[in-house]
Amino acid sequence: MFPEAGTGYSYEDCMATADWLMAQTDIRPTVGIVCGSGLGGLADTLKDQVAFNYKDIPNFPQSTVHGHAGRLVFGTLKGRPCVCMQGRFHLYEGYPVQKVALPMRIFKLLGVETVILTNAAGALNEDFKVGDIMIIKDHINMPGFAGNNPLVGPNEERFGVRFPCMSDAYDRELQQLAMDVGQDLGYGEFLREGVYCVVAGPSFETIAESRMLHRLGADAVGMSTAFEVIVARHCGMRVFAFSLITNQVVMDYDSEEKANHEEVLEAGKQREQQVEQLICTMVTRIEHNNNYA
Ligand SMILES: O=P(O)(O)O[C@H]1O[C@H](CO)[C@@H](O)[C@H]1O
Ligand SMILES: Nc1nc2[nH]cnc2c(=O)[nH]1
Repeated sequence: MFPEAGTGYSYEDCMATADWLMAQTDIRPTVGIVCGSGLGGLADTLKDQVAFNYKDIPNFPQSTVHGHAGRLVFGTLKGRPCVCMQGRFHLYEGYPVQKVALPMRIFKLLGVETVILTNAAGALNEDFKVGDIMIIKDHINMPGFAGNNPLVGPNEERFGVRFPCMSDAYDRELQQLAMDVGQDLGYGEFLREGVYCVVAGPSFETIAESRMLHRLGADAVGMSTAFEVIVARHCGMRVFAFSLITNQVVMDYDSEEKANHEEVLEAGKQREQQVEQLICTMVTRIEHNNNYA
């Protein structure tokens, strides 16, 4: 079998990590949440917390990016057991794409049925504004076209099939639920939907690259999420994801704007409360009748 036990990627390694975590907490999460850049505050709202630093978890990568605390937090949201990644991994940190998405397999082995992923992203769609929340309906995996797909390598059948379908990657019922919850909360004015494009980073896009991505059908661009989604769907979890629009991508040679990580984190802070409320309310309304596995 490949990858072999001891490499940190094998089924046995993932099982060892999940067993280690389950031995330290009685919380058995059915919802797994990934906090994007500047959006880690959500994890702090969990009740009855049991938290682990990534450095203490066997086989877990380490967070190296400002705005990603590097803690795995178990707890409850309105009584629902959840696990929350306060910080995720990115290709540009130097991790192989399999490692970037590895926590999704740990989620699966912990009993997670629904994954909610958040990220910070730049708007390519000119109708979007900073502070908009874009429900992701589909993605374009740019690094995937060059072989950076987290399922590359011999397939581990215990997780899923060799050729998983991705035309239904983003659960449509959960997208509708997010729209309904957003309307109920009075967020209609800044709730959008669109296509997320992942690039490898860490450099932000050139103007020519941004124009190209927009023409290809992307509404927002970032450096994460799609890899996690592919692995989560491969192992049969339902997926919901959204982008917080933290900046307008520069598409005009006359513009003086310059993308930077500080504005990304600041935009996260500005929308923190609404993001938390949206997720918290969704979690209370999610039905766990997962038919995909
Ligand atoms: O996707 P998340 O982790 O939210 O972070 C986004 O923000 C960072 C750039 O400011 C990049 O890591 C990009 O992917
Ligand atoms: N690639 C990319 N990632 C981002 N994350 C937040 N904003 C951006 C952006 O403009 N481009």
